[in-house]
Amino acid sequence: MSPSSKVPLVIFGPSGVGKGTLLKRLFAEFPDGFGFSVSHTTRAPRPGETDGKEYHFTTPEKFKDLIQCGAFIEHAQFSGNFYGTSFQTVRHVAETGRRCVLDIDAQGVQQIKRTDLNPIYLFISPPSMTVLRERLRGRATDSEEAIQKRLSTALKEIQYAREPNVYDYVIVNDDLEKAYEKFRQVALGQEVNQDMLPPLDD
Ligand SMILES: Nc1ncnc2c1ncn2[C@@H]1O[C@H](COP(=O)(O)OP(=O)(O)OP(=O)(O)O)[C@@H](O)[C@H]1O
Repeated sequence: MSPSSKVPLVIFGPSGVGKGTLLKRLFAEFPDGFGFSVSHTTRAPRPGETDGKEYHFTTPEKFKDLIQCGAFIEHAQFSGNFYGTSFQTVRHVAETGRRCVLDIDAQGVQQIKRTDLNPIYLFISPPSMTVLRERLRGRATDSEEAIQKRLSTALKEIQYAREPNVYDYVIVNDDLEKAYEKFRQVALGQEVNQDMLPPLDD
């Protein structure tokens, strides 16, 4: 990995687009190359999730205390739950010599842009809204009501990505193998033929 690729990497994109899937593969392939910035959340753990691994699961009261202390680089409310990235988790990853990867939403991206973190921003786009809906339903982790909430938030994420100078790279997660190959190149700081943002008006 080139030294410049140690700059933190922020990945963002609508819920269900496949960020978790791509990250899981990257960490499996390079267990010592990358470190995930484990966010805090007030949402309930999904089956198979472990505290401190996917998230630091916390209560709304504790989360508010952490906001008060200025512990977060960014934090946001999403689908009725709080999510946040603490300065401490990013520092912790940097100390291990790994490239820090942050998986956050558009509100978080806006907040990070106001700090001196200066990461690389990578937007993961669905090929179409129809595919995004299918993936959210196919994952079967949410109620229909929660899926509708995620979809309306997804539209806001996509609108934000369309604003000028928001991302450095965009990858369309259509074919997983192809998307992963590009994702891997961006993560390793290599040259990549990046995708065009699809119309996403369906
Ligand atoms: N390229 C792909 N083709 C088909 N299915 C995919 C692809 N990428 C991911 N999926 C599937 O889409 C669903 C959503 O993916 P995933 O949970 O990784 O999304 P996410 O962006 O991490 O969502 P969230 O932000 O809500 O955690 C999963 O069931 C996953 O297996």
